[in-house]
Amino acid sequence: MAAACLAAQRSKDPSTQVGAVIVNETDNKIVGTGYNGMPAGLDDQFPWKRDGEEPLKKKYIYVTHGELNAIMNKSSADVKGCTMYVTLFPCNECAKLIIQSGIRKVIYLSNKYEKSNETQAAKRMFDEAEVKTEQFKTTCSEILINFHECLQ
Ligand SMILES: Nc1ccn([C@H]2C[C@H](O)[C@@H](COP(=O)(O)O)O2)c(=O)n1
Ligand SMILES: [Zn+2]
Repeated sequence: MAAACLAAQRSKDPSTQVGAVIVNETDNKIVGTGYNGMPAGLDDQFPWKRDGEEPLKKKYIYVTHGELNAIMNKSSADVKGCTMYVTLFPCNECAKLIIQSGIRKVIYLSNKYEKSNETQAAKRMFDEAEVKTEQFKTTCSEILINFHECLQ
């Protein structure tokens, strides 16, 4: 989950940064990472605004979700049987992708949009497809990365 949080920090979304990391079934090796961003090469042309009347002037229609990017960036042939660590509970569209890609477990950090239709639909699809969902629990509240200690 720390790696998912680190990936999230690369997002340019000013309000919600979502990071996702996929690990394989056999040895928990990372086989994909992603974060929410505009489609490749379109970074500067599209709005990050979340509010307003006009959908075309808001981010939602354009942004690529962290989960989709993690699946698209996979380094293995497929992600069947894998687990996804993600900083926010997936939406309905990502749930479909997760199910279709064969990921079997989703470990999430936040579920701040729990009441939304998108999250409820996602949960329903995961349950029906027997994709396990579990909130990440830890007693460790932070991981400090000290670049100086890494310098050898
Ligand atoms: N499972 C999710 C849910 C949302 N996102 C992205 C889409 C937006 O960039 C952002 C949500 O923005 P907000 O409505 O909180 O301002 O998070 C995602 O990548 N994965
Ligand atoms: Zn999504």
